[in-house]
Amino acid sequence: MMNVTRDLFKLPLEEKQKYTNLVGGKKEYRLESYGSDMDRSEWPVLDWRDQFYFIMEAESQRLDDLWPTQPPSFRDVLHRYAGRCRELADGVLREVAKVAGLREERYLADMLDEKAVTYVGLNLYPRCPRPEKVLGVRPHSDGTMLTILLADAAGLQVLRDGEWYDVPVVPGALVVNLGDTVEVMSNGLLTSPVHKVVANGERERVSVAAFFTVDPEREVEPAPELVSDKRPRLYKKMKNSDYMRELQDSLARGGRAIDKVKL
Ligand SMILES: O=C(O)CCC(=O)C(=O)O
Ligand SMILES: [Fe+2]
Repeated sequence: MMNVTRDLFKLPLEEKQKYTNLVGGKKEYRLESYGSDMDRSEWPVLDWRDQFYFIMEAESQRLDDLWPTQPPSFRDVLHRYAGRCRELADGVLREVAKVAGLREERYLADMLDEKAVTYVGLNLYPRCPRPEKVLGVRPHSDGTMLTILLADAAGLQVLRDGEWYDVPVVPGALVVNLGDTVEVMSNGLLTSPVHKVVANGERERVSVAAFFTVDPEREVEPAPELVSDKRPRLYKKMKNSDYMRELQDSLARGGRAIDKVKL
């Protein structure tokens, strides 16, 4: 997966721009596509990365035109990677449900039904001549059930008790982040980590992020059995598609979408 992603970014710009996020060459961006950060941001500095971003699963929801056709093995490799990630997501969500004390082990895993959408982000963080001036990705948490990350270099950092910690890179290992949807459904028993990617002055970095999100029409709220007098409800209900919109706004402003649903 890492090799085809690196090869994809090495393609000539004309090839990559077939999937551009500029609509009609203008600054009206679409989310699913190839390009760099949108400069509608109120955030003063854009993210230092190039990204392909499109639907990976369910197969029936894929926009075929946005799946790169080069390098030749790309589609087949990504299709197989998607299947393996799904198995992992299912297993992790079953364990997470147990940790949260949910009676039904499949409560969270079952949220990834046929209407759930998995996006993939293929990221290139170029070597940066002034790494202290920019970030690869600004601080945020993911609006997902979980995110599965594969990266070939250090750079990811996670915030804990006000301090940033490096996430180590273990060759061939994946990093799994819980997202905001699990935080809400677990009524805050599990939290969605704030993370960022720092720019690197020495080398480029490539990463692949699989974002498992629930059906856009699904109303996300704490599991009723995790709400009690002792543990009052901490989040209000919000339709997932509305949450996704909040997320884009928060990224542009620099705040956190989850604060919008906190009671
Ligand atoms: O590239 C990475 O390691 C993480 C990227 C990320 O956090 C994101 O795209 O949401
Ligand atoms: Fe993220």
